[in-house]
Amino acid sequence: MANDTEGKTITCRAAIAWEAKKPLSVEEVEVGPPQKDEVRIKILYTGLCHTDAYTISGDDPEGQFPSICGHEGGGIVESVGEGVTDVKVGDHVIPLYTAECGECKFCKSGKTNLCGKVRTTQGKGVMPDGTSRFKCKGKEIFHFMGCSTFSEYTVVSKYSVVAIDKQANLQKACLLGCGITTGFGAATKTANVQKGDNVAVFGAGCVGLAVMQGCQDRGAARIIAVDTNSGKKEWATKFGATEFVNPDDHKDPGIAPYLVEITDGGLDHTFDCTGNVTVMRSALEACHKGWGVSTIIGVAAAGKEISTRPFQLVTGRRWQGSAFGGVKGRSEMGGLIKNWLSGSGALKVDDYVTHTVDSLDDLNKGFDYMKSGECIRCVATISKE
Ligand SMILES: NC(=O)C1=CN([C@@H]2O[C@H](COP(=O)(O)OP(=O)(O)OC[C@H]3O[C@@H](n4cnc5c(N)ncnc54)[C@H](OP(=O)(O)O)[C@@H]3O)[C@@H](O)[C@H]2O)C=CC1
Ligand SMILES: N[C@@H](CCC(=O)N[C@@H](CSC=O)C(=O)NCC(=O)O)C(=O)O
Ligand SMILES: [Zn+2]
Ligand SMILES: [Zn+2]
Repeated sequence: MANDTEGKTITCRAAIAWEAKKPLSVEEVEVGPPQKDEVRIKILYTGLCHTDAYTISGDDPEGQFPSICGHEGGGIVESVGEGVTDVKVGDHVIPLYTAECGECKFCKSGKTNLCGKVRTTQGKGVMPDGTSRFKCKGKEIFHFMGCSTFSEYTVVSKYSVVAIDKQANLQKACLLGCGITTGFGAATKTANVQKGDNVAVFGAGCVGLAVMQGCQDRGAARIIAVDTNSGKKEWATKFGATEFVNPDDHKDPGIAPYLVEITDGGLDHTFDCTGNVTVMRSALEACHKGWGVSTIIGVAAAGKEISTRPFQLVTGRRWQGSAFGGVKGRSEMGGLIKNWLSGSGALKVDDYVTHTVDSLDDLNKGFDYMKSGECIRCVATISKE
């Protein structure tokens, strides 16, 4: 059924990042109606991801200000523009920062989940027609990662949203919009971990834990969690790690040689889930000679570069990266939701939520939780259904 707001500008609340390094500020914003091929969503919940913090900190070369951040959301379709057929008013949806158009060179390649349709404008903080749907105090506000979930209402491209089963609790399901899908997919799709593989996961936050869950699902033999925060040992064990190593306990000769020694020559797969380029090097060098593959997931700050001796690659170790776990959001999210809801699958989405905040006004508190070292994911309530 149509909403009486259809076709009209909605005035609502959103948390705006006016400039880098400043706390978010909750303001009244105007959200324009969805244009052709666009969808307007009432956001109910959003997870807080380190990538939001990274952009707000000013470290993201693509960061635009003022903008409405947030990209790990769950909500309900309020209205759709002309040409939208895959989602309808009332559908429960997850916005997707990795779009899927199904028609572009990338989508048709069968080699990647990256889609070329809206990525250029997305990186500039605008909709595919080059304009913004957000205004505050008469000023245009930029979109973020094609999602902008720190707002009661947002507008996204029809290629950047997927409808999900209404049985899925949106307060948890929102985490499939980034962290969980990214880690689980990196293990099961990008790296395609096989039964009996030995793996090491550097960083046991939400992303790393989801990698461990994916590796466990695949029947990996040893799953070694590597984290400087020993408080993560219990979490890692719960999510499938068979061992926990604190790299600070192995400074001499270093974490990579230590892992090579205890695994008879190195790991079949390693994953960087820290965003730290020194860790990325250790993860590569902990791989087994001849075949070990290291997957970079962490996002490093502007200006940071990775390095290793080329000999590490010459002798058969491989470096690769993974965005959104290699998952095609519109065609593959349904499978992840089924895995979770079946109860018998490997995905345990509920277990990642350690902290909640009850309103947009508390998003800054949510970021404090995130940085406390005790938080796996904080989910914020953005509006009531
Ligand atoms: N490629 C993609 O598609 C995506 C990438 N990301 C990126 O993935 C990364 C991980 O995200 P998330 O899990 O949410 O982050 P978290 O900060 O929750 O997890 C990182 C973990 O690594 C630990 N850590 C920090 N430094 C080191 C170190 N030197 N060696 C080992 N462990 C260390 C942290 O400890 P402590 O508790 O002390 O901080 C923490 O436990 C981020 O960079 C994020 O931006 C996120 C989503 C998607
Ligand atoms: N804008 C940054 C890079 C940020 C980045 O790497 N984003 C990840 C997702 S992180 C989610 O929390 C990603 O999927 N990248 C692929 C993409 O197309 O953006 C920079 O410019 O460094
Ligand atoms: Zn994210
Ligand atoms: Zn595409």
